[in-house]
Amino acid sequence: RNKHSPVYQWPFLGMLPSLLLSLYNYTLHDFCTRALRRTGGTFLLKGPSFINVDFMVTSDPTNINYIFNKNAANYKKGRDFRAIMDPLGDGIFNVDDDSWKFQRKLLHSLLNNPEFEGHTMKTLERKMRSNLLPVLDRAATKVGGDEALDIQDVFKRFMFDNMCMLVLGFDPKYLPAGFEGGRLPKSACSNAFDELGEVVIYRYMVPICVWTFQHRLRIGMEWKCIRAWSTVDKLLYGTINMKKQELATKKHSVGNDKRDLLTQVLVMKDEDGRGDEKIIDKTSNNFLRDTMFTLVAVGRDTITASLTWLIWCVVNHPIVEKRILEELGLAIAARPPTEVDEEERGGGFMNNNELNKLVYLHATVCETLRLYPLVPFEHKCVVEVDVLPSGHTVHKEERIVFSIYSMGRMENIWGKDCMEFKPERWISETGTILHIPSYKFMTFITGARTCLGKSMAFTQVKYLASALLWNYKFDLIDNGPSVKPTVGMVMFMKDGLKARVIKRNN
Ligand code: HEM
Repeated sequence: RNKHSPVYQWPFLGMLPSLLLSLYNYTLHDFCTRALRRTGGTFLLKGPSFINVDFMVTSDPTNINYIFNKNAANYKKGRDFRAIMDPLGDGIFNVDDDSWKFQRKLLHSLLNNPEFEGHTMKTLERKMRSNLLPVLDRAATKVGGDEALDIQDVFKRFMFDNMCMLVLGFDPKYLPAGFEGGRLPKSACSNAFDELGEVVIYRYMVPICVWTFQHRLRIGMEWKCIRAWSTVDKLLYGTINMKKQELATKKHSVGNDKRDLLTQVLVMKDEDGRGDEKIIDKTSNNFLRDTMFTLVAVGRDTITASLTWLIWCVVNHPIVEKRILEELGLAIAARPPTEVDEEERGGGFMNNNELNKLVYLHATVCETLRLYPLVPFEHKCVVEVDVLPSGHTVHKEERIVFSIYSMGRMENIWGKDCMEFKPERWISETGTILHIPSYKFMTFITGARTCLGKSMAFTQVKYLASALLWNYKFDLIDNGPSVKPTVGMVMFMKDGLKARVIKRNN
């Protein structure tokens, strides 16, 4: 062991055995956190000496501010990243420069359009009343231990349906409305989204020559990738072609039920005429496939995972749960009786105005995302040799990995109580939400590539959490060390979150 190294280094193999062991045990995030604490926030992870897979790992906010904000032009996603993330095609996550600028502008105008925001909330409410709550109600009527529900799985199904409706304009009904118990139906499509996420992490860990060889031979993880990819393509290209035919044959207008993003993009071409197609043809099947896939996957996974971690954190901190319920109770009591019917009053369904006033719930979402940032790693590739503020030299084409998970557990950022779940740390003395610079609270990234769905995510998570916590109590099962984060693009709970559901009598 090299005494200056944070991790065991083996002859020839470098740190690879420790890395693989932590992957196998689902302890990769804690392994990184320990190593980063030991080294003051930055270290070089050395792979086998015969292949070039070394990368710098950092959680140091001064390095992060420098790389993402001050000298961002020198740090890009890079060629290898594009290859690893191939299933996402040329979607916004995979590209730099002009293509990224074009897509960012387009998605910004789509996602932050007030009409689309209103449509998002209506769709969410409708699906929640018709599908999510009936499934939970049914589980709640079963007394005894047998009817434990994997609520992460239920949320994932719900969000898959919801994102397909918002993005593609149809409901795959993965969470069926009239569910009468037993096993929930399988969905090859939703599973394919999961499998592609696993493939990406596998590719990140093994040398590019190994996985490209496996891909050519169609074996192992790469065979899984090929099958999942083809399932996703069938769904997406099929929907795109159908939508185009529909638009060509009918006189189409963007009415109430046609606010899905796919239709919006197809209709937009005729309206704007700004010649943006010179950079990318917005209506080409490939562009639409890559963009729609990115949005469905991101929306489904991030909202599912935030809601699952939030419920877990809240249920394990009864004082936090009590304060959230008090805040919701006050918001409901403050409604003028004439404005809402009885069902609505008791239902915990908050409107936008009410959601904006739920400071404690907002702080709880922030605190959950600090300790469980759903995108636990971020990546950049160095363009030209540079020296980071921490004094480390980075070389051309070297990879830098940012452990966002570890950042939430650093005393130098959050203080001595960094491991405690304390929503109060987000609230100022005057009762407002404190502003923490994004290069310290990196859950939504900092700089020009900041998440475009941040405001949508906060609204949706607060909306769902308030209705769920107000209406149900979740009695968690196997709530101990078995709760482990997955190692993937998005951090889920490895074995789901099993709970008995109990209806509250508010
Ligand atoms: C709590 C929920 C969410 C979290 C924690 C989150 C986090 C992130 C992160 C870390 C990135 C940077 C990824 C990278 O560059 O590699 C990102 C980018 C992005 N996010 Fe989110 N996200 C969330 C929800 C959403 C939602 C609901 C949408 C929309 C459906 C969305 C749309 C995007 C887009 C389009 C980008 C690309 C921005 C760019 O490259 O310019 N996100 N998000």
